[in-house]
Amino acid sequence: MIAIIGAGAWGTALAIQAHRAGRRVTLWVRDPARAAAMQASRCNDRLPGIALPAALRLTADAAEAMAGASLVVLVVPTQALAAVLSHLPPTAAPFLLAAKGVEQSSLRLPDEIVAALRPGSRTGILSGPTFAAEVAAGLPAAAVVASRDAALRDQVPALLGSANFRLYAGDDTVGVEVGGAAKNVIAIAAGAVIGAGLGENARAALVTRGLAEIARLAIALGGRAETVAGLSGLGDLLLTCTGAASRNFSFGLALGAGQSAQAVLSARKSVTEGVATAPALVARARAAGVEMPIAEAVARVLAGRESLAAAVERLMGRPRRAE
Ligand SMILES: NC(=O)C1=CN([C@@H]2O[C@H](COP(=O)(O)OP(=O)(O)OC[C@H]3O[C@@H](n4cnc5c(N)ncnc54)[C@H](O)[C@@H]3O)[C@@H](O)[C@H]2O)C=CC1
Ligand SMILES: O=C(CO)COP(=O)(O)O
Repeated sequence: MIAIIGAGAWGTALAIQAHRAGRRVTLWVRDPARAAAMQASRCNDRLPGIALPAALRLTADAAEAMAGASLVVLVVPTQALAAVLSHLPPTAAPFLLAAKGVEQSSLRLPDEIVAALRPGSRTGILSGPTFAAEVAAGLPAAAVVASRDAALRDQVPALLGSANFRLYAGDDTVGVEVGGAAKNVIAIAAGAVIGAGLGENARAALVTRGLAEIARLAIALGGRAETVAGLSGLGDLLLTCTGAASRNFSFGLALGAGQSAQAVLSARKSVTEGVATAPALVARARAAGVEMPIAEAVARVLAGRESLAAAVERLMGRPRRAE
């Protein structure tokens, strides 16, 4: 049995995918009223038009969700992960982490949060270019499962993969997590560039230089460049910087078109991870001695310390150097 902790768009899509892969699945819904509404309608309003399989169990009781689980998938936003984890019952099951971000209060990546709160637990990361709605609908997608635990990184693809959902195994957890966290920040910048009418050339340059700064941080933290060139890095960066369904890209698009961050966020129910992650990513990079000019520009603009026009001017005016 697989327990999915977090019934947002991605948690629900992963629950549907795990069911498709032949697993028994229980989905934990934080809010009991929401659990009851989902039970009654057998759908989640974050995945319009997608029916929940009849065999998918829903509960607002985390202990019930995790009883007998052989894998616990954590799919709450990064900023909520520590709080959620601290309320989960003890378990011998491994954790699979699906959040993409950096915790603001501690600058930790999701795997580091779990290591601090549940020392000794077996963990893996699931990441890649995977819009929830497409995975829920059964469209083809590929992602990576990274773990330092060789048995776990072989087991998870067998548990969650199916003909439409191809999972690769990897051991570079740092490279995978840095890619997943940082691509959301770069996607905000890409959206802003398009929203402000700066053109496709500008976006292509930004995505490419964004990839370079992601690689610098991944390597500084012990990850590998080839991981950043893979599904969880370049793959997800491409999707998030070009796909209209991306919340980070569409948030940037609205900023570029002149809306305030506050106005866009307050009209949203679902998480835009890059907003909270941007300053944390920049602080983590600084602590590692790594320059991330695009992420820094996003953090400054979001904090109201720089206009978008000034950020673009600053990026274009940086000292030239070899690519
Ligand atoms: N939606 C997508 O296409 C994908 C999302 N992800 C990642 O998965 C994570 C979750 O994203 P979504 O499910 O799309 O977000 P969402 O906004 O649709 O849902 C978030 C879920 O977390 C719960 N939650 C929110 N704040 C909470 C808190 N303070 N305490 C406890 N629970 C809380 C919500 O009730 C909801 O169930 C994010 O890190 C995201 O980057 C990864 C791959 C694809
Ligand atoms: O991580 C994602 C796709 O891989 C989802 O991106 P957004 O959070 O920007 O919608």
